[in-house]
Amino acid sequence: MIPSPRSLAVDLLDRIDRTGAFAEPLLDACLRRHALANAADRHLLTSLVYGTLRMRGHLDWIIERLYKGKFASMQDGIKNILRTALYQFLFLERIPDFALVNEAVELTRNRYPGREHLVNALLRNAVRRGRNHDFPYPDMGKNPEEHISVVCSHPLWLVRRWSRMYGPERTLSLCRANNQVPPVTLRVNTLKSSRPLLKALLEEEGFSVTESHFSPDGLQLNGPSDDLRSSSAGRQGLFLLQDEASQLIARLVSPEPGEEILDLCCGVGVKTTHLAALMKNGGRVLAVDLYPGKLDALNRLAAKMGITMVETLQADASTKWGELLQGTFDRVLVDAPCSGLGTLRRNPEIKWRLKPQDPSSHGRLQAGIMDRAAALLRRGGRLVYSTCTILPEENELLIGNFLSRHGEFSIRSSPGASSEASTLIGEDGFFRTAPDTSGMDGFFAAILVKH
Ligand SMILES: C[S@@+](CC[C@H](N)C(=O)[O-])C[C@H]1O[C@@H](n2cnc3c(N)ncnc32)[C@H](O)[C@@H]1O
Repeated sequence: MIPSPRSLAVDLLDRIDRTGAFAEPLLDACLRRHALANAADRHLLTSLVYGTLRMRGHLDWIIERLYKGKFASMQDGIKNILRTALYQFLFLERIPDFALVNEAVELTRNRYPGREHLVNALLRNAVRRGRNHDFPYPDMGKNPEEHISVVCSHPLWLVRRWSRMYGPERTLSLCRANNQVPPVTLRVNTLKSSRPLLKALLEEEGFSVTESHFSPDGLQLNGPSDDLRSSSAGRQGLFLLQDEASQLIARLVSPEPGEEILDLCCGVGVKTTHLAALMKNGGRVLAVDLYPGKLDALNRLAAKMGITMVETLQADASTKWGELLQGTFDRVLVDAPCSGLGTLRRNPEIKWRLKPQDPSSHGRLQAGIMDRAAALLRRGGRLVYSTCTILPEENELLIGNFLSRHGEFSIRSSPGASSEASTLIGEDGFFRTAPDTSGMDGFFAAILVKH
């Protein structure tokens, strides 16, 4: 028997909590493994998993008020049953109240026999109070940070940090935007197709797409993304799914065909393959990452996209590797490991995992990688540092400290003639995007030149 979307959602949320895995690959694998009856069930599963993760802090705040015991000591699996049921009740239209209570009670009876009475009583109490329950939220005027944390479901420490940087109004709009479903954006593989050609091909296959505003390589999907990857264009490697802000980073590097490029922290090669396409597959990109499994995935992706000029190397980029390569690269991209706070729309689990001290510990690793990048770049070459996070210790402060260690570098504020991203570069010379200001993931980049 095929499990229901609700029980699959609880299984996935339990695994995400237990293993620290990301929701996206687990959900993808689950959708492939279980032939859910119809598209509506697949969408329900997706919105239950992401919606519950996004609104988890808000849901827990309500459950704590409905529960007489100590919520922190409740079994994690029961918490996830309650969270998904309450999420459906508060935010989804389609499921009748009695059905969601009954299914949560049945799930609990099977998994935690004896605890079903608690789940039944708590959810019935929630339904009785209605969607506009009478629990008073912290007041936005008197306690703006607590208000934003509860209503917009973000950890209080993070709201406090953003509020110190941006003030409460901007923090509210950023946290609201983080809870939106992000657009599905793809980057055309210009080695095999072009934006107009791919657009026409996808439309022939029944997809509706529009050209993205900032990225000249991007198309945004209007409507569901089911079957996009298995479409004929997807199978032929004519595109890659990539947020629009992420598509702008390789353009900031602005590589020329024939150059020697170093892609430090290449991961599975989302930006490496873009660099290669911008270079028309001519020259060399050396792609470095700590994890061999990611390099294997990169090699598979490059082959699918028709790229032959990428070499991969496994190394810890923060150590003194590559002595013979010092001063040789024309351009270096450091797409640094970071806290990922700019991607909360796509990875809402991050906000519940991250600890207040984590961003500074990333900062130490990022600084080590930048020092190595500085040594490997040739004089006159360009170093681009990028992250997908929105905290100064991983961004502006990190670059400030780098510049005070490396007097041979300066900030280049204009991205170069080929880039469409100039409107996103501030007076301080830094590139920034955010979900609330530009509708894209939150990225930061600094373009530096070595004298
Ligand atoms: C933001 S991700 C890069 C994403 C990638 N550039 C892309 O566009 O697909 C950061 C990468 O840094 C890698 N990494 C973390 N620590 C590293 C280290 N010490 N040396 C090299 N790579 C490292 C991680 O494995 C991860 O793939």
